Amino acid sequence: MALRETFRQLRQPAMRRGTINLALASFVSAASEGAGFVLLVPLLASLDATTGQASILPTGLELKLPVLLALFVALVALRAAAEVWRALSVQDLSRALVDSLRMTAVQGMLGARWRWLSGLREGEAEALLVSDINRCAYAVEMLASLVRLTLALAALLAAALVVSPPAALVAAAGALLTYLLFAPVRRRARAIGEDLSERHDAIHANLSRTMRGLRVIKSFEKESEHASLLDHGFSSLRRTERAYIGSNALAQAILQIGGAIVAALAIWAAVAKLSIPLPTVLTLAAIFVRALPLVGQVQAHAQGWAHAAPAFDNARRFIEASQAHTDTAASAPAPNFRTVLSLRDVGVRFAGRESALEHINMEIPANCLVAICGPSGSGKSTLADICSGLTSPDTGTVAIDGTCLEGAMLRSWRSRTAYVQQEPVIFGGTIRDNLRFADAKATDDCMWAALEDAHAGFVREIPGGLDCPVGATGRELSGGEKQRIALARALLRSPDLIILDEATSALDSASEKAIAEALRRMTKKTTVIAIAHRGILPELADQVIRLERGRVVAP
Ligand SMILES: Nc1ncnc2c1ncn2[C@@H]1O[C@H](COP(=O)(O)OP(=O)(O)OP(=O)(O)O)[C@@H](O)[C@H]1O
Repeated sequence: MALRETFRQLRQPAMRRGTINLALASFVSAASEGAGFVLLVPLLASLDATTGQASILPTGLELKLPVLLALFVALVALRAAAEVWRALSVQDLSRALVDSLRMTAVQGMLGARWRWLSGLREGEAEALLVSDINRCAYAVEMLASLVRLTLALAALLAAALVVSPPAALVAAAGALLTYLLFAPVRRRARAIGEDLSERHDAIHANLSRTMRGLRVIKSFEKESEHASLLDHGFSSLRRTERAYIGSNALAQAILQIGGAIVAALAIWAAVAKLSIPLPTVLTLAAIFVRALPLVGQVQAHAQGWAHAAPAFDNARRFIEASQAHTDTAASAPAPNFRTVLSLRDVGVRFAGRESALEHINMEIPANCLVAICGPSGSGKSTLADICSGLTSPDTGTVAIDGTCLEGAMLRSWRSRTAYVQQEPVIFGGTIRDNLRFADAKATDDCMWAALEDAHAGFVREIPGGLDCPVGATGRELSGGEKQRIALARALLRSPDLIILDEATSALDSASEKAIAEALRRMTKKTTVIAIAHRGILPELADQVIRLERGRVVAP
């Protein structure tokens, strides 16, 4: 599977040139090495003309020692140049393949439907995009080396066939037997490779969970428990890697011994049974000495490939799954939201779970402030996702002013809504960059107006104002400051519908009240759905919807 997938990737137009370069360089390198060995027989024979060795060169092509030596040097130089070309081609090809795979996975992920994205396991995408795809590069390097080594062995075998066919056949049979005997070791390496993928996934998930929970871990004084949890993951990874290295080293050791026995038998047969002249025997010995480590390397690289190849299957599975859940690409105009957003018998059920929403019937009048309340897990966020067009219901319909929202319309409706979540996302860059995320052409005046409405006047006081770097690369903002900037960003979009998912939970009551009043005023231009357990927003709301176990109940 992985081999087919790799070749499919390498056949892509962007990769074709690199693949051809690599194949040519490997061929030139192997052929020049084989030809160099063939030249050894006349070279050795010309050093000792008394051997009576028959020339292996075509009749009439008797070459003098200086010419033979010059040819020999030229072949070595050609091989060295081909090796440089090959090394660069492998690097170019593996990088190109990794970049292309990673971009396909990223595009698949960004283009996927929210329902699929929200069901991804913690750290799953990061593990794939970082470690698995890097392992794909390693797999390609292993495969390229396997091709080179196999070609080199084939060239040596061809040279041995030219020099002495019977001895070459004995050696080839020995090499084939060795390869077949090692099939179980290759299978084991593959199994260890699959295991390694799972361990990498688990470590990524644990790391990202730990990073997000650092504050809780510290305040609960659970540092050492978390350190041992991570250490457990690292040590099990270490054990798996050790098992892999161990099986590799063992295979190498056995191969070295087996190869030496095969070579000794072939030379013994050449001398004792076939009475082959000395220059030929010496050339055969040189070929075997060169071939012996190559056989070991073929085995090691085949194991390396088997160990890394499962990453290709992981990448393919992820890409196929994301593409199977592609969001609608087209965008058909959604109706204008002038009167009412209505939900009729809406139901949502996540795979393997109880219904998140059931038989939801409700109407959200335009230019109103609507609060959605309910206990945790009652379906509030799912309902917000349905209203914002982020996901579509499994049953029932969502309509704007009587027109059902479906298919390509969902996308354009989504672009007319703004969503502010409880844990706001602040991107790297400046505050201005974060605000322009909503509207690339927003003027400073518009940004300040949105910041004022979001009660984020504090931006005027911080050094640099709108140009203050924030997020991962700049000033660390408090939870409440982030919420206010995220709210200003949503307001800048001038949406038809704003959804606040506990978006004021980190604010003090004075700020929350000011924002609630600003939102109330904004209902002249827009509609606001606020998910809020308590606080001023439900008090100021025109309508309160209460959910329990995925159903609307009396407030
Ligand atoms: N992507 C998902 N995959 C599987 N189940 C999900 C997914 N998203 C939500 N659920 C489940 O659907 C139910 C409703 O979840 P939802 O997040 O809508 O509740 P909520 O009322 O917003 O909860 P909270 O107040 O805790 O945020 C829960 O049982 C939740 O576990």
